[in-house]
Amino acid sequence: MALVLVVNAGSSSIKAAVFDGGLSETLRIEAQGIGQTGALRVGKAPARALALPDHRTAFTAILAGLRDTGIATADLSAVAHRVVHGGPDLGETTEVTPAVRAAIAAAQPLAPLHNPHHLSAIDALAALMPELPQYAAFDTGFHRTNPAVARRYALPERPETADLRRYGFHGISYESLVRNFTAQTDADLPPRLLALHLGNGASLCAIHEGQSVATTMGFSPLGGLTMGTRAGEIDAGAVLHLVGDLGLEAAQRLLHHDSGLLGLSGQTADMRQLAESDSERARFARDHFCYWITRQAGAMIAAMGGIDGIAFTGGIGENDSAVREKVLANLRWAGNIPSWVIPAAEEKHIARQALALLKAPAPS
Ligand SMILES: Nc1ncnc2c1ncn2[C@@H]1O[C@H](COP(=O)(O)OP(=O)(O)O)[C@@H](O)[C@H]1O
Ligand SMILES: CC(=O)OP(=O)(O)O
Ligand SMILES: [Mg+2]
Repeated sequence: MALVLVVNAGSSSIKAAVFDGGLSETLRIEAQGIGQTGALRVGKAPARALALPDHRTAFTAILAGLRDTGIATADLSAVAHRVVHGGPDLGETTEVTPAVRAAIAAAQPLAPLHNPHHLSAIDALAALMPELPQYAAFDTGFHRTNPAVARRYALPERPETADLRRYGFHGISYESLVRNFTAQTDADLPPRLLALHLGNGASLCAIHEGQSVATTMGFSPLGGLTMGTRAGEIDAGAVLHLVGDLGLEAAQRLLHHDSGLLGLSGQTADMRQLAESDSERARFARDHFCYWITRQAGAMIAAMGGIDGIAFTGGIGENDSAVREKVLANLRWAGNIPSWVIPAAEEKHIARQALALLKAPAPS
């Protein structure tokens, strides 16, 4: 029986899951709170605290977990990775060839919290199992249906601006949410659905008749909402000012690693800890998060010409009822809108696509 290992490296987590050829999940190992309060969950056992200072340590722990649970690498037929940024040319799930690997590497500066970790997982597994096919599914693919006015920045047409466009991210999460909506909720997919993926990275997506028509992230996963450590929406003038003042590398560090909930609270990027804290700055960070969701939701609703439903997903969207209630209360002006919590199922979606490619006849 074909077994596919899926690796989903997020900015604060690595989720690994094994699926059989019928898409049943046979094992799940999750490393959470990387760089924060680390924890590892193997199978159905409760998560146990484990120091996870970086993604490398987390991935080593996951490989050890796979070995301990008796999944032999020889049992696997393929590995499939979530890849956040594939650059301008990659959107469709594809086999990781040297050219695909090079494109993921070239996009590293655009997604410094993700692409380096995808590449280290790809390289580590290639070294362990050189014969095993590896596939990449991209977070950008779902947003290719956005209209040109949404995708294009108001920049002149020049070679240096050709790839500067709004790609949008979390697409695997949104696409699987659309696909599983009725099975999970027992309701028909609302024609105009506002989807909120709220995790360590966070974005909104306007989904019209099942297709993405607008999303809050743009050229890189830095844009849009306030996030764990990312600034979200910020005037390009402020970015230029920071680069002029600090230099490119320090400015990049500040915007990707030191901002967002962490920068506002001065305490942590971890929303659960912020919810438990009684510090004024922690409260302000949560208010900022909810306020910007609300403001950007207004734009998403306008892009769809109204709203018929709201779906929450991601670590915060699924677990933080106070954030959900605040956002729903803030959007009450839009009417009495039905809302759902839908657990993110990115791994199964990636496995489905990898299995389809694995079974497809090789191009002649
Ligand atoms: N019970 C909870 N209450 C509030 N926040 C939570 C809860 N569980 C998880 N979170 C938050 O979810 C975020 C991580 O989301 P997740 O989607 O797992 O991350 P990633 O984007 O790295 O995949 C963290 O801010 C974490 O604190
Ligand atoms: C695209 C992105 O921000 O992903 P994550 O939420 O996993 O950090
Ligand atoms: Mg995530």
